[in-house]
Amino acid sequence: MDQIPFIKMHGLGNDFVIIDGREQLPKLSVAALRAIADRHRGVGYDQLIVMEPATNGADVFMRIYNSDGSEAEACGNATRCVAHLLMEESDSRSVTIETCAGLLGGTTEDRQHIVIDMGSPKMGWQDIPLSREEDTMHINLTVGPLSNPVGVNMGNPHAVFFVEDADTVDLEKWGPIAETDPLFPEKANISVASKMKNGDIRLRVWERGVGITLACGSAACATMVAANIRGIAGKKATLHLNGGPLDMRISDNGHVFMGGPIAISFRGALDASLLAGAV
Ligand SMILES: N[C@H](CCC[C@H](N)C(=O)O)C(=O)O
Repeated sequence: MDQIPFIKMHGLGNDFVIIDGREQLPKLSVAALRAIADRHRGVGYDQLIVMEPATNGADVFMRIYNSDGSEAEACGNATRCVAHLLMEESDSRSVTIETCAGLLGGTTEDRQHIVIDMGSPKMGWQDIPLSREEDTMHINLTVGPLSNPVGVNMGNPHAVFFVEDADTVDLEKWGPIAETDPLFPEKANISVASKMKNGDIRLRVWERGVGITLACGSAACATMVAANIRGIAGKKATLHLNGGPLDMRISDNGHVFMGGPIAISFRGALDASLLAGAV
């Protein structure tokens, strides 16, 4: 196969190259993943998603790669985009998507605003995971001006730092240092969040394996959980990311729901040179 079709989508600017591998799985080396991710000589993406045949009754298995070529267990915004594609395909308003983190349910009223049940968070120190025992509600970690994060696993690892004003944090500097702190043996997605005057939450994210993104769905879920634990929010809140707002809710059974818009940017095909990792 010398060319592979893809769909370029985004959720609040968190952007994805989505490949339908249900008929034929693409062979993607780390070099190819990085070549495709290159925003000047490739296509450019935060995550590359491969739709694979589901193994346990779900509509699809969703494999997630970060732009550095690492594999991620969860990707909320991409799950909303894949849910949209499946709903369009089957003319339905609900889908089930399997990821390494388990089964996720997607629903919609209009197929443009997609809500995903991201499941329930794991909060044990070994679930995050951390390299030493810690109270994950108040982790003993300081990175520059950031300290005392909440650790949450939404299928993938997150550290949420609450600060006075998230927009004043030098995330380019402190994000990669926190992401790769030895406390996080699988690294971590780093969120800085602050309460807004209207009670909403401002959220900026340094994503594991990517860097600063315009939005991050699983980080929004982790931040919703952390804000509720810290008494900064109730069970519902609007989280304002650089790319726009996500509607968040924690259900009575502890599942985290995330809702927001999706968009198709364009359709294309990956050339053999990119697949060979040539950039
Ligand atoms: N953008 C994604 C998060 C990807 C997480 C990835 N950076 C990881 O390694 O966990 C989201 O919307 O949830």
